[in-house]
Amino acid sequence: MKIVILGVSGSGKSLIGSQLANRLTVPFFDGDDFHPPANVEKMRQGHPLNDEDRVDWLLRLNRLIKENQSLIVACSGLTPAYRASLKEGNETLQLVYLKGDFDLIWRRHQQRDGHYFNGQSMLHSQFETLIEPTAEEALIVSIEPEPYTIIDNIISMLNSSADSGIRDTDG
Ligand SMILES: Nc1ncnc2c1ncn2[C@@H]1O[C@H](COP(=O)(O)OP(=O)(O)OP(=O)(O)O)[C@@H](O)[C@H]1O
Ligand SMILES: O=C(O)[C@H](O)[C@@H](O)[C@H](O)[C@H](O)CO
Repeated sequence: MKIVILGVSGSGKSLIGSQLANRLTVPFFDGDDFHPPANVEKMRQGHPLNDEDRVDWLLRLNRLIKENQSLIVACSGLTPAYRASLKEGNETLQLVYLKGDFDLIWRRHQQRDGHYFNGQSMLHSQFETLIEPTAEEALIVSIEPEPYTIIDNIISMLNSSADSGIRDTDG
């Protein structure tokens, strides 16, 4: 089982992705850890990434997905082209999109400490770049509930989608 958790910065990819990985007992990788240092520095200074900045990063994540038999990866995957880069050669990849509005996500950003993602204008840029996946492309999950409920919702959606091969270790 290979899953990418998609969504803008602050939508909960790291939190939900890591907890889902625990429930399903598969390795979790946070896409944030695969950025080249220049990207991290750019975001730290409050500048959004552009297409060029994201190319090598997406390639690294594509390779990571190829190299692992089972995994969950957190990656913003904001556009169809970015998602195609992740999927290239990874036909069985399941995408899960964490859907929420600007106000909710900005509130969560403000409650989060010590992250390099810097400022409201960067979050605006994420929403400007975002072209949401369709229901054919990804499982679409609301981020309004508490994390445990979101994870339950994802697991039941995965169970209903054909031959996902998932095994929940928590009941
Ligand atoms: N369902 C939720 N309910 C309440 N708080 C949440 C929920 N999901 C995430 N959070 C909190 O919102 C903040 C953002 O979540 P998280 O860091 O997982 O987002 P992210 O998409 O990984 O962000 P980034 O892409 O910037 O790394 C964190 O403080 C997290 O604990
Ligand atoms: O495509 C992007 O712009 C990036 O993925 C950002 O979203 C950051 O990596 C991260 O999520 C910030 O914390």
